[in-house]
Amino acid sequence: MTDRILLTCGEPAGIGPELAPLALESGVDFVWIGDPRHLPEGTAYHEVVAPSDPVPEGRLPVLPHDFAAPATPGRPDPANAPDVIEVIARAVDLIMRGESRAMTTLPISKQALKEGAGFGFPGHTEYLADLAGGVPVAMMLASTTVTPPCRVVPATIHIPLSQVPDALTDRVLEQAIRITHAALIRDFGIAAPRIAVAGLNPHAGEGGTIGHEEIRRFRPLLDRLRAEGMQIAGPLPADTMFHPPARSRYDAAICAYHDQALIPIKTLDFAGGVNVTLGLPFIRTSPDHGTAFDIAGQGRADPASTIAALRMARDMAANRA
Ligand SMILES: NC(=O)c1ccc[n+]([C@@H]2O[C@H](COP(=O)([O-])OP(=O)(O)OC[C@H]3O[C@@H](n4cnc5c(N)ncnc54)[C@H](O)[C@@H]3O)[C@@H](O)[C@H]2O)c1
Ligand SMILES: N[C@H](C(=O)O)[C@H](O)COP(=O)(O)O
Repeated sequence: MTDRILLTCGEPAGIGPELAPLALESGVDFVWIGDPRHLPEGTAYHEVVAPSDPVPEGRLPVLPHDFAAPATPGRPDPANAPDVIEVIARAVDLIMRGESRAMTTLPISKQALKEGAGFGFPGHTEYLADLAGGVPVAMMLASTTVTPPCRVVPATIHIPLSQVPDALTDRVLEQAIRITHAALIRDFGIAAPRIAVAGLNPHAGEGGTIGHEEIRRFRPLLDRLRAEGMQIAGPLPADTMFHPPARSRYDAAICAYHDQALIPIKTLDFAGGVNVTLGLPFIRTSPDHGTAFDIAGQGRADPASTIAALRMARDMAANRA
């Protein structure tokens, strides 16, 4: 077992390869799993055989993973898609075999994996849940540089907006709330979590005049959870949940769909935002951004979110240990 965090390489045509050496400034002990050929020219790295092997100071620890092809920044090669997926599975396998406690994933291109390897999952979140045995999970985006903090959990993730009302069942909403509540206690050290739940409709349905989901579905569920003793506010109008005074009244916001959650967090803290998968039997964080193909290979990628993700994984692992 090592405290070293496993950093998966993600899409090699994205900004992942250039973020890896920059992430050394995090001060976190991590090992990058990827093909050294994809690293920026001149990267000082040291190959290891096992995650815990010693590495000379100042060098990027690399657990080599052979990829089918070199990488051209901005242009994902379908031949590399299976290897991108395999690196993620390899990291989980190393953790499940007790060689490490936590992983941080550099961005993948969902489209490239679907087209290149028939990847059957919407993203890391669902794939990691499957690798962990099909456990129920939730995707949290957590700020690290704003006060009060902004932590958001979309109850539905990578589905078309037209499917959200039907997908937002009692079970889905209750699962998101319960997983978040448990994680706030376990991994964020909040003894009595306060949760705010956004309504689906504008003005949270305006008393039923702009939709009925809040009255017919949200309120009975939230009343039941409140009766259990959970501190839950809502369903609330989403547009007044994210200014500072509103954020001071809760520890995490459960939102109805992807952009209702991710627009505020990426607006408030794009550089410091961290994606955390809640509910896994191990720790997984990732930066809050994607592959940034438009700037890949140009030396313009900001490592801040990756650094925040590595530090959060380290701190969560230490907390759990
Ligand atoms: N966790 C993940 O693996 C993850 C997260 C989000 C998106 N994606 C994937 O990434 C691909 C591109 O997605 P997108 O374009 O919607 O989002 P993106 O985050 O890749 O890029 C959005 C904009 O933000 C900029 N940007 C992103 N990260 C940056 C950084 N570190 N420094 C400086 N600028 C940065 C990009 O240049 C671009 O202009 C898609 O295939 C998507 O599925 C993956
Ligand atoms: N929805 C996240 C975002 O926009 O940042 C990201 O795509 C999550 O994807 P993963 O499930 O691959 O972490």
